[in-house]
Amino acid sequence: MNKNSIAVIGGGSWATANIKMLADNTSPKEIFWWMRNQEAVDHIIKFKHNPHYLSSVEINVPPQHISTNLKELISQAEFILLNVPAAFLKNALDGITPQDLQGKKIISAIKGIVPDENLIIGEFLNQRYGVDFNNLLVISGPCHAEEVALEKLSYLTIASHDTELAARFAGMISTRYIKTIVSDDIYGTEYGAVLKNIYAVASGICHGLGYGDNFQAVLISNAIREMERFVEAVHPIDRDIKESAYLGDLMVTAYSQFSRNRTFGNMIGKGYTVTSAQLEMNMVAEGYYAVNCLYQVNKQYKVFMPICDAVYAILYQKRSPLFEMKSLAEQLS
Ligand SMILES: NC(=O)C1=CN([C@@H]2O[C@H](COP(=O)(O)OP(=O)(O)OC[C@H]3O[C@@H](n4cnc5c(N)ncnc54)[C@H](O)[C@@H]3O)[C@@H](O)[C@H]2O)C=CC1
Ligand SMILES: O=C(CO)COP(=O)(O)O
Repeated sequence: MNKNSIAVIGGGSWATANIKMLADNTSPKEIFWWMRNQEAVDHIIKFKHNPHYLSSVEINVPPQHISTNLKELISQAEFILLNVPAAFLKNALDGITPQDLQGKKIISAIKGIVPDENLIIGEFLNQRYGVDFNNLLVISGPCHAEEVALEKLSYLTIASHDTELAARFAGMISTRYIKTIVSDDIYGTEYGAVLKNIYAVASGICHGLGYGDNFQAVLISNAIREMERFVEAVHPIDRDIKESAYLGDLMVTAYSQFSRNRTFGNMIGKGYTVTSAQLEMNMVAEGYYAVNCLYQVNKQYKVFMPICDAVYAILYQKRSPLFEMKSLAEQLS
């Protein structure tokens, strides 16, 4: 295993964007890429483009480093960058043992909660695989994969209890178009990313129902306060919720045309069922799974979360979006 070797796990838009950043960054490193689909692997090796996601991006990874054999790739890398949607993480790691991950530095680029376990990724890796928190990193911040493909200036936050390690990884991924910020707030960064997806679903639902920009601004202003109440209850440390990993990511996801969560919510607001909205997208809206987990987690903390409650009622209790958003609007300030 070489120092500065990294295996990216996942074949979607964000994994493809992360591969691009790592390859465009000029520090010496070895990049490996795992995805589950052999046809996609063959296509990338032959044509240097992902056939399904961000297909304009040129892939500069040696062909022998791209594979569907997860165990083997993991054994060759110092850093493991997890990048599959949270709902598929357990499945993707099937067959991987705590020993396979021992001593590895694991970065989560996932903005979701593991269903059934109701754990953020760091907690899941710690409890299931015994990964030490000092070997865990989180990569987050307002950054759509589609804009990385276009090399639009973006800022990423790298969080770890070991901030020197976070700075080292930041040095492996920063480029002309990617600036990095180091943080020690794993819990706040992870939960903030989970929550902003739920709020972007809410934003989409309201847009689909015909609410305008004036209302959206009030919704997002309430959402950031709701986020702050929750992360304070779960992990009370000194943090500024206006930083880009929290407020910035909430804003880009709630307003951007590229957001999967907003797009999904918009369809729900327009009257699609959950299944038809999911079928319409080739991509995953994490907020759908997250709101169910968050609802369960919040039974313990009992934080006042009217926006999450409204999204939960619409998606999981089949309540009318029109009625729920009207009733939510009465509670906003
Ligand atoms: N797309 C973006 O701009 C960003 C995404 N993220 C996060 O990255 C993570 C990955 O999301 P994206 O790359 O956006 O995914 P995506 O929506 O682009 O692609 C879906 C991914 O899910 C996989 N998948 C679909 N069905 C599956 C199944 N049954 N079993 C296993 N895998 C399956 C696909 O192979 C593909 O890799 C998510 O947690 C997301 O929140 C974070 C920052 C930006
Ligand atoms: O996290 C993201 C941008 O920072 C991506 O959000 P979506 O999954 O809603 O597209």
